[in-house]
Amino acid sequence: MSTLIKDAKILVAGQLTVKDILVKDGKILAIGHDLHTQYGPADHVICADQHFVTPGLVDVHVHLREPGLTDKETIATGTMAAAHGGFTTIGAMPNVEPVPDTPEKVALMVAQNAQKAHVHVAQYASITKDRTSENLVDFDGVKQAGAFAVSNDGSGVQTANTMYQAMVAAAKVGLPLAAHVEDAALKGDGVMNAGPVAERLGLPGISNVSESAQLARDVLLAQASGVHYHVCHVSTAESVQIVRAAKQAGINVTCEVAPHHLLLTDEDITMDNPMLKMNPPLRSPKDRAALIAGLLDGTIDMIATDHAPHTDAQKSGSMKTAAFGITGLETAFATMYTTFVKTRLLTLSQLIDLMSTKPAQLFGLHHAGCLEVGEPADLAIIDLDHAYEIKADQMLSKGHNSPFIGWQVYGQVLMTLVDGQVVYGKE
Ligand SMILES: NC(=O)N[C@@H](CC(=O)O)C(=O)O
Ligand SMILES: [Zn+2]
Ligand SMILES: [Zn+2]
Repeated sequence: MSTLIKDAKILVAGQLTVKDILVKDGKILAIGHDLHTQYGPADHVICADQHFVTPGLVDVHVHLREPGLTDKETIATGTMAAAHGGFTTIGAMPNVEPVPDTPEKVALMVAQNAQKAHVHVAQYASITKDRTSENLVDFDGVKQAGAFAVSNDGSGVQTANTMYQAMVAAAKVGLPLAAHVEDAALKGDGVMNAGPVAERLGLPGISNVSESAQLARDVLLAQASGVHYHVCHVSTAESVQIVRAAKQAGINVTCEVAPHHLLLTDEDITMDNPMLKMNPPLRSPKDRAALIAGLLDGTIDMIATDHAPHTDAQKSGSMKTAAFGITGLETAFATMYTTFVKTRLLTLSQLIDLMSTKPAQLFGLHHAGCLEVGEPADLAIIDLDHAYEIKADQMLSKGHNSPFIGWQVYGQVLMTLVDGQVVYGKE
């Protein structure tokens, strides 16, 4: 089976050029012009109409909610949402029920992902049994069972000794350790960023140090252990500064930032609104500026959505009781493209590096994040020219908990292919 994607605008050495892409048996066979003269006619033709064709986007931070929490999302709906957002590879976080904390449970999830997912899913195992702060998981075993990294996302590892032992063990088997850094006691019962806005609204605050103090601890432990230490969803100016200093010191640290922390601040919270509740919370404009600076100087390695779907009931009422988290897969590219590339803060090539190439490379997701001859035909066709409105009824995720509903943006995904098969196509 062969498919010709005609008139695809692709990035070649940072420049957009129009070429044809020939796909055969799921892989890219050739990129160029007049490919039929050499390869004959293709079985199918997709006309890209000079729209942008990107290597499939890669998101290392997604909550699929299956098993156990399928009222929020399933492998099927979460990966359809991924395809709708132009993502062809995602990392699935382990805060599900049961937690993948044994080789057997990881193997089961890997098998379920392969059976039900519409895009490639890389599976996280947890760091500790049941994501508590003690009893390490068998890292060698979960790696053999197919885990690509370990994380306790949703909670911080509260004890330094457990974190240090985990890092030593993860380093030994070559698994990246992705940390949700949060001191539970410092966070307390906070629901939004601590500061003047929280005070005005009478809502309990979450201080910057609840994130950065544990991060500072972890960087020293990472240095001592030699692990590949990855920081999830950095949100504060202090975190950016700690990661910057760690990199300068040669410590093997990478980090991600979520689109919402680059696009919004606590000043966007004008009333008690659960749609703007997530962990870590929207921070101050000063923190946002530091995140953008970190993105531009390379301190921040990648963008990851932290797609966290919840039911409508779980996201209604007061921020005091609603669940933490917002969806992100279906809005990430367009919101980032509109706010950062249209305004020339980032080039398109830099955005694709941050949303595809670098996460794939840094997490060893081979064959993801590239559009090259011989590699799988994982790609998305994206309209960069026409504005559209983000609408709840167009989301394929079960979760509709997005603060970006109603935004006018550019960068609509028209079609997504995984292994040469169309997994999403706009009507
Ligand atoms: N980010 C969130 O606010 N929530 C995430 C957990 C997490 O990423 O820490 C969730 O699983 O809902
Ligand atoms: Zn987290
Ligand atoms: Zn998360």
